Amino acid sequence: MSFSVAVSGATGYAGGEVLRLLAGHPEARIGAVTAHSSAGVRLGAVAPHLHGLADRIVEETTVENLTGHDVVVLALPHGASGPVAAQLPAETLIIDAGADHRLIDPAAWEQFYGSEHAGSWPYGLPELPGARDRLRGAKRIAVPGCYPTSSLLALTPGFDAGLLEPDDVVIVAASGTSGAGKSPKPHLLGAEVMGSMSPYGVGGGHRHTPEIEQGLTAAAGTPVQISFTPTLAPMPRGILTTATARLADGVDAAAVRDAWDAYYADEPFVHLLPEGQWPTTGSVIGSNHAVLQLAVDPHAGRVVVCCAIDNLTKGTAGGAIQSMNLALGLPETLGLDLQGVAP
Ligand SMILES: NC(=O)C1=CN([C@@H]2O[C@H](COP(=O)(O)OP(=O)(O)OC[C@H]3O[C@@H](n4cnc5c(N)ncnc54)[C@H](OP(=O)(O)O)[C@@H]3O)[C@@H](O)[C@H]2O)C=CC1
Ligand SMILES: CC(=O)N[C@@H](CCC(=O)OP(=O)(O)O)C(=O)O
Repeated sequence: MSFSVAVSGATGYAGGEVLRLLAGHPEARIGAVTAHSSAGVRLGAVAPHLHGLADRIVEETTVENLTGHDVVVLALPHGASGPVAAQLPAETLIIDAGADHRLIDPAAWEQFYGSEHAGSWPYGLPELPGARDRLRGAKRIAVPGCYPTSSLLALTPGFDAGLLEPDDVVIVAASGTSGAGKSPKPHLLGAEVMGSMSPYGVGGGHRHTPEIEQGLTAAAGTPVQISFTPTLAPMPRGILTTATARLADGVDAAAVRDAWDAYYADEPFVHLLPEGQWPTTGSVIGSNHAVLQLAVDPHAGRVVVCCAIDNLTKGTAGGAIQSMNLALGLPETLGLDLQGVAP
């Protein structure tokens, strides 16, 4: 079953990673590659790692250029994908890597993004409870943010099993700088990030807070409140998330390990490591895998879960392809059978 895919935002970090994965997907034919300020340039000039696509000319992002494909992937800045998606044909599978269609609650969208809500689509994290049923055959998919991907993978098994208290959840995550996209910003200069780490969005202001709460609340069946702090780490890719939550009364370490073990037992891309081995971002770079480890801290009465992903792969493009496969009725792992890159 061969199908055509247009990628919009093709010159960005997320769009580039989508193209890298699509180039290795046995059934995908890459159609239009579109962007904005770099329209007219050779793709090889802005994404020199995409050798087979180097002579493609980047087109402007217009409805005309994106129409006529089976699948359109939008990897555009927040607020840009909603208007484009609204004009594409209903039968096209649209996969939005941006935030526009992730939040169900319009008030949360307006509070954190400050614009009009574009509506919500099925959420492209197949490992969440019931998600595969919503993604199979879907025509619209909202790809999660990279921090929500790692945070939800870390804590969902515990909330799904009713083992965690919903009102005392703390998440701190370190991200590589590609998470911020490729447009130049002073705090992303080499001189600022090399050899230095910094927090940002501290105090509940990061726009991924409502997205993480939305996913955990659905898993718990009761409102979950989190405190989320992102930090910027001196590496190009990768996220290491540390999530902690208070255990419900009577929950012991064995019950916790059993719940996470059982939840991920059949997952092709999510791995609870053997006890004593802790996740590293280095082990998942370039792959769609997520690795987890946990410990129960009896002194604090909490579980501590660490999760490592590649923000551009499982955190964006890999998750997008995994969801696309489900939507198209293909094997979920098709084109994603990639090992990490080491060292
Ligand atoms: N980076 C990451 O780790 C993750 C990113 N995402 C999401 O993916 C999306 C893209 O992010 P990222 O790749 O990092 O960003 P980049 O800044 O690296 O890339 C943005 C892309 O969008 C294009 N673009 C910018 N403005 C417009 C416009 N008005 N119309 C059409 N195209 C436009 C740019 O083209 P040009 O350069 O030609 O102007 C470029 O191709 C965002 O919504 C982001 O939230 C999601 C999860 C993780
Ligand atoms: C390091 C860094 O700046 N990261 C980005 C998150 C990137 C991402 O996954 O989120 P969206 O898809 O929601 O943009 C940030 O904190 O805004």
